[in-house]
Amino acid sequence: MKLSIEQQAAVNCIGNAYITACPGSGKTRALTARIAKNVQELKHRNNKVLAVTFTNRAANEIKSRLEENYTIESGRIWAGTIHSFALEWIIKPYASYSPPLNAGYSIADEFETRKILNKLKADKGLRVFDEINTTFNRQGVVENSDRRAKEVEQEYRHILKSRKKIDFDQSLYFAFQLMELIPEIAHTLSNIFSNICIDEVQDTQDLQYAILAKIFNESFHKPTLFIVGDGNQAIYGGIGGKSLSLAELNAEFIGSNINYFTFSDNYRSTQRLVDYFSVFRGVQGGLSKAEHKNNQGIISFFNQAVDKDQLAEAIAELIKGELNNGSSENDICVIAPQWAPIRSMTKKLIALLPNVRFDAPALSPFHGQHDNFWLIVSKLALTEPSGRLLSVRVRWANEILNHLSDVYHHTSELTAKKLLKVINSFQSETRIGTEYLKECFEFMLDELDLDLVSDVALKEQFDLFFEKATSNIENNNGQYEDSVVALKSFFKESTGIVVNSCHGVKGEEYKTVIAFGLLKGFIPHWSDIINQPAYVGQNAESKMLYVIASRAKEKLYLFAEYGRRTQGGNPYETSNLLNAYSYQYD
Ligand SMILES: Nc1ncnc2c1ncn2[C@@H]1O[C@H](COP(=O)(O)OP(=O)(O)OP(=O)(O)O)[C@@H](O)[C@H]1O
Repeated sequence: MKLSIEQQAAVNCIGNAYITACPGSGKTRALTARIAKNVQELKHRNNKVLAVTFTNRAANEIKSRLEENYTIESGRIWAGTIHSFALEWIIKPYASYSPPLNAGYSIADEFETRKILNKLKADKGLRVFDEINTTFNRQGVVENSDRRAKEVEQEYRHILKSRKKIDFDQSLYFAFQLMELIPEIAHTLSNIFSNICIDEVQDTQDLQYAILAKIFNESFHKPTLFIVGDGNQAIYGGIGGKSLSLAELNAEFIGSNINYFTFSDNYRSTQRLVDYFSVFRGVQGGLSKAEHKNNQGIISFFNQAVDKDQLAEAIAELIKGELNNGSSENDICVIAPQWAPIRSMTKKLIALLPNVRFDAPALSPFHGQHDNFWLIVSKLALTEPSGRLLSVRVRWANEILNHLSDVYHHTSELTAKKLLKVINSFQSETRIGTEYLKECFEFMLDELDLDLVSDVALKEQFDLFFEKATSNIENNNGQYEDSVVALKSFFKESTGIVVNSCHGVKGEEYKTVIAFGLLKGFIPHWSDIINQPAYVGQNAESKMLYVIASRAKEKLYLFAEYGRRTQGGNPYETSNLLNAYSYQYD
C-alpha cells in the first residue's frame, strides 16, 4: 500500500507513536501498514499484535483492510473492540479469581440491556432517548448527574445481578479490578502482545485507557504503542470517550516517551469539501491531495425547505439521480445524527426504491447480535464458499473454534479449513431462514460432537439468537423476510446504500453523503443541551457536523427538514451552527 512521506515516517518510527490528523488523511491506512509491519517483525512464535478500537464496525474495517492489502497469518493479530479484548483475554480466563464473577456469570448483550433500561426509564417517567450513563471510571464510579438517571442505573444493576449477568461496562471494570488484584495478568498479556495499536483513540474511555496502560506499565518487555485519532471527531464524549493530549498519554503510559506525528494531506475529499468541513473545527484551508482535486463536487443545504413528510421522497430523488449518473449503491450513504429518525426513513426509502439495495443496520435481521457466538456461525452458514471470501471465512471459522475453546471450553480436533468444509457440506430442503440456520447450527454441533442440552451457556446464546432474529425480522417491515434467500442477501459483499447514524459510519467514506435531521435536539442531542452550559452543546454539534461532512468524497447534501415537533409540541429548529454558517451552497 502506497504511503506518503509523512505516513512512512510514522509507520517506520522506532519506539512509540501518536498520530493526530484530520479526517481522510490516512490514519487508519498508516495504522494498518504498521500492524502489518509489526506482524512481520514479531520475534517469537507466540507473540501477537493487539489492534483495538471502540466499535465493532471500526474493528471490522481494520480487519478487512488488512485482509485486502496484506497476507498475514490471522493468528498473529488480535483485532477487536477493547470490550471484547477485556472479555476474551482477562475476564474469561481469570473470572474464577474475581469475587463478583466466581459464582458464575453471563454477558447481557445490547438487546437485553436496552430492554431493561427502556422499561426502567419508562417507569421513572424518562423518555427512551434520555441518556443513562452505565460506564464506570477506574475508581468504579458511574456518574449520572440526573437523580432519576442515577436511580435507573442502580436498579438496572440490581436486575442484572439477580440474573447473574454483567454488561459490557461492568466487564471492563471487573477486568481492571482483576488486573489490579493479579499483576501477572498484565505480565502475561505484555508477553503475548509485543505491539499495541489503537485506532480512533479519541473514543476511548477512562477505564479502557487504564486497562491498556496497565499492560504497558506492568510489563517487563514494553510493548510498542501506535496510537491514532482525531480529537475533533470525538463524538462519543457522552458515554465517556476522551481525547488525551500527548502529555496525558505519556503520563498514562509511564516512560513511553511517545513520538508525535501529524499528516497534512487529505486523500478523501475535494478541496472544496475540505475547506467546507474544516470550518467546523475552526480551521480553514486544509491541504488536499485527493484524486478528486479538480472536481468541485456539490455541497447543498436544504434549510427548512423540505417538509418531514416529503423528506424521504426528496432523498429518494437524489439517490435516483446519483444512480442514474453512474454512482453505485455502495457510493451513497444516508446519515442522521441520532438513531431516532433512521428506522422510519429506512422503511420509507425501501418502499420508494424497491429495486435498490440498502445496508441498514437498523433493519438488519441480526441487529444487536454483534456479540452472540451464533452470529459468526450464521455468517459462515449464509455465505458462499467463493475464492473472494475465502480468507474472511477462514477468519470466521478460526473465531468459532477459538470462541468454543476459550469461552465454552470445547477443544476440537478440527482446523478452521476443516470446519469450513463441514459447514459448506450442509444441505437443507427448508426455505425458511431461521429454520435453515437452526438446522445448520445443529449439524455443526453434531460434527463437533457437542450437545446443546449439556451446555447451558451455549444453549442460552442459541435461544437468545433466535428470539432476537425472529423479533427483528417481524419488526423490520419486510426488508428481510424469514427466507434463506433474504438472509443470505444480508451477507452478500455488495450490500447497498448505507443508512446509519453518524456514530455508525465514523471512519468510513462515500462519494455521496446525504445527511438529514440536522436539527437542534438531534444535533446536538437534547442531553447536551438541557441543563448543560452552552459550550457542551456547541462542542458536540461541531464535532458531529465535522464527522458527517468529512465522510463525503465529492457530494454532500444536508437537510434540516421542517415539520418535526418535540414531545412538548414545539417545532424543531435548524442546528445553530449550520444556521449561522454562511456558505455559498449549490
Ligand atoms: N498515501 C496515500 N495514497 C493514496 N491514498 C491514500 C493515502 N493515504 C490514505 N489514502 C486513502 O484516503 C482515504 C482516507 O484514508 P483513511 O480512512 O485511512 O483516513 P483516516 O485519517 O483514518 O480518516 P478518518 O479520520 O475519517 O477515519 C482512504 O481511501 C485511503 O485509502
